[in-house]
Amino acid sequence: MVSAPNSAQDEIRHGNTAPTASGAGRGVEKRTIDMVPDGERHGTPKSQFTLWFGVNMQITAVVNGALAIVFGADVVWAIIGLFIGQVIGGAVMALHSAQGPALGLPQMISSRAQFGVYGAALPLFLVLLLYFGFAATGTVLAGQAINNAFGVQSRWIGILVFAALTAIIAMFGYDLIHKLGKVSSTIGLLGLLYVAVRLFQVSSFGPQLTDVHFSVVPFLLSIALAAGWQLTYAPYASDYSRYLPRDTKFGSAWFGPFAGSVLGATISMTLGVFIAAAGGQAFIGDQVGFMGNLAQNRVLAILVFISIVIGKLTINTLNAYGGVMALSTALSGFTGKSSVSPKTRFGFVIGFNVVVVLTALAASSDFLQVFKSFILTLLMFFLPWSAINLLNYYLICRGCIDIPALYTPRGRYGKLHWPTIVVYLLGVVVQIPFISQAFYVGPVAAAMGGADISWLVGLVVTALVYFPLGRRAFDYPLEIVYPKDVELDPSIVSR
Ligand SMILES: Nc1ccnc(=O)[nH]1
Repeated sequence: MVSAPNSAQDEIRHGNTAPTASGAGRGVEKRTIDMVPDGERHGTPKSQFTLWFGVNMQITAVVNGALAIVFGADVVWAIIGLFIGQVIGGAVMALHSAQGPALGLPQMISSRAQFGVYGAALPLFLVLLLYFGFAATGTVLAGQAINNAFGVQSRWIGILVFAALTAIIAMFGYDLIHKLGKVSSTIGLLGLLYVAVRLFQVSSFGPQLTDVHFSVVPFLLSIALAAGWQLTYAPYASDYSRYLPRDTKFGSAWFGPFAGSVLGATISMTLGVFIAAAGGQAFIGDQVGFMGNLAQNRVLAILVFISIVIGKLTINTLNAYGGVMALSTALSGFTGKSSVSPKTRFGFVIGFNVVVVLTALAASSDFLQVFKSFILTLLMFFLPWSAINLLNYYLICRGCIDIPALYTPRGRYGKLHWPTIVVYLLGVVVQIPFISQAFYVGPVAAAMGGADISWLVGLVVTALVYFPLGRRAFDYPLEIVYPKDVELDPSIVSR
C-alpha cells in the first residue's frame, strides 16, 4: 500500500473498488483469524447498520417481545421496558463492534489480551456452545417455514435446505454476509410490516391495550429480555466490522451497529408485544404457523414464510461463521497457527452444520424449550466476558493491543492469565442469587418478588473487581503493535 497514489488508496479504503484478491474480495473470503491489512479494508458504517438491522428482522425477536406480555407486563410498559433494554444492551454490543476497524481482528481472539492465549479457550468454548445452540433452534424454526412455504411434509427437508443455504453463505463469508444483511433488512421489514397490518385488521385487542398498569417485576423483566437479547450479540460483533477502514471514526463505528440493532429489535419486539396482547398464546405454541395464518391468502402466506426464512438466514449465517471463527481461534491457540486456510474453514463450516442438522432433527419441541433456557443460561457466561473485554480495551490498555502477542503463548499475554479467569468465574457465580428463570429462582430474586437483574449484576460486579486487577495484569504497550508481515498504509493514523 505504500506506493499507491492517494486517490486509489481512498477508493480501496472506502469501498469503491474491489479489494485485492487476497481479502474479502467479491468472492470467497480468504481470511479468518488473522489481521486484515489496509489494502483489503472496505465498506462503511452504514453496512453495519443494515447488517444489524437485518439480523433483528427475525421471528425469534418477535417471540422475545411477546414474552414480556406473557410474563405479565402491559403493552405500554412492555414497549418502554424493552426499548430501555435494547439501548443498554445495544450500547455494550456496539462497543465490541467498534473494536473491529481499529484492530482488524475477529471478536473473540481479542479475549487473549485478557485471558492469555490458552486461557481464551474458556470463553471460546462457551461461545461455540452459544452459536451452536442458537443455530440448532433457529434451524428448526426456519426449516418449518421452508416446509410451510412449499407445502412439504417431511420435517428433515426444510432443516436440510436451510442448513445448506447457511453453509454456502458462511463459506463465501464477510462480503456476502453483508449483502444478505441488506436483503434481509428490506425483506424482513416488509414481512413484519405486513404481519403487523394484518394483525391490526383481524384482531380485537383485549383489555391489555387499554389497561396501563405499572408493575416493577414485569417491567424489569422486559428490560432484561431486550438487554439480554442485545448482549448475546456481543461475541459476534467485530467479526463483521473488521474490514472497515482502520481510520473509521469511533463514533460511526459504534453508532452503525447500535442504531441498526436497537431499531431492528425494537420493531420486531414491539410487533411481538402486540401479537401477544391480541391473545397470542397460540403464537408462542406455533410461531411460524401463526404468522402464516395471518396472511390473506396462500401466496401472501408463502411470502411471509419466505421473509421468515431470510430473516433467520442472516443470523444463522452469523452463527455458523462465528462458530467456525471461534473453533479456529480456539484450535489455533494450541497449534500456534495465526491463520486458517479457506479449505479448513469450509470443512469447519460443513462440520458445524452437520452437527446442527443432526441436533435439529433429533429435537422434539420439548427439547427446544429446554434448550432455550440453556442458551439463556449461557448469557450468564458472556456478561462477565463482555465487561472484562471492554474494560480492558477501552479503559485499561486504551486500544493499544499487541497484536502479534495474541498469536503466541510466549508473548506479552502469556498462556493463561489466572486472575482474569478467577474474576470471570466470580462474575458468573455472582449472578446466581439474582437469577429468576423458569428453572431456578435465586434467593435475592425471590426477595425482590421475582425481578431479574442478574445481567446488570454480572456486568457491574465483574467490571468493579476486574478494573484494579486488569490495570496491573500486563505490561501494556503505549500504542498498537502490528504484525510485521501485515501491510499497512503509513498515511493512516489509527484512531
Ligand atoms: N444472538 C442470537 C439471538 C437470536 N438468535 C440467534 O441466532 N442469535
